[in-house]
Amino acid sequence: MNTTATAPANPSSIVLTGVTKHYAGNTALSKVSMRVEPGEFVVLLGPSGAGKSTIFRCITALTAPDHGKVEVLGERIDQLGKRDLRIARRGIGLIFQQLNLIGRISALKNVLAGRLGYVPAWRVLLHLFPEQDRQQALANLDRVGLLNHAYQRADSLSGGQQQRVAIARALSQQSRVILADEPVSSLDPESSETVLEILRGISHERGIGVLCSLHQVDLAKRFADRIIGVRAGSVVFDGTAADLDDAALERIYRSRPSSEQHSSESSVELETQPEPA
Ligand SMILES: Nc1ncnc2c1ncn2[C@@H]1O[C@H](COP(=O)(O)OP(=O)(O)OP(=O)(O)O)[C@@H](O)[C@H]1O
Repeated sequence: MNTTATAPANPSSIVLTGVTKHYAGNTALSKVSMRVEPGEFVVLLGPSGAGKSTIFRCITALTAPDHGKVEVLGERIDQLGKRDLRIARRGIGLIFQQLNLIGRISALKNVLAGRLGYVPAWRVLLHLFPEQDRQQALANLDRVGLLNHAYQRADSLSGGQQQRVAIARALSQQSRVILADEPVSSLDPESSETVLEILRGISHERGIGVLCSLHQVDLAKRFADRIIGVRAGSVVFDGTAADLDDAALERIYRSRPSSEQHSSESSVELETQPEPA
């Protein structure tokens, strides 16, 4: 009998099972279970302090859970050694709320930085990337609508354009999973829509599992394939936009023991005005 453990052929992008995390007596996550499948664009909703960033930190193994399992592409990322962790992280593209490009170099070079970890360090230092990587980087900039800006300094691009460069970089990194932590929090409505449209588009086209935290309920409803709502470290909703009714929004943004709730509270207001961050 073959007892060797092999990863499934088409594993889920992300699976958290019973993940609990405490910080000095404060419970950041309590028995969180959730999954993201390849090609699925999942939005994480929740008020400030709900645990969204802690979930991202567990998925990238920057934070170790106290209990539970974290699997990325079928691998227990919470149990990997240093070298295997470095390799696993190559497959995870990160798009953060703080723009995280190198401002003084071009958009193209920022996208090529996605090849770090695939090409030798001396090539990176000398900016000598293989021609194939350059062509791929240009194609990825084209995919996010920025081919005309390839040689422009990153810090001279608009906020929305910079987030699109970060997406192109994740594509050059050959990410099979993308974590986007409030990627549109500093953008105007039009740029926000463009960025989310691109994120959802590449997820569907390339079979990338995307987990994206947002504070805007209306954008979550418009773009997400599925929405996961967290409140005080627990998953309190997991369903489609159609399932995210006033009662679900109440659970995410106004959760309190039922004895404390007042039936007169306006639930319509919740849909457009979630608790401020
Ligand atoms: N390093 C830490 N030390 C102590 N407490 C922490 C730490 N990181 C997070 N927490 C606590 O864990 C809880 C969850 O925080 P987290 O940053 O994950 O929330 P969030 O949903 O991402 O919030 P926001 O939307 O404001 O970014 C909060 O109560 C926070 O104060």
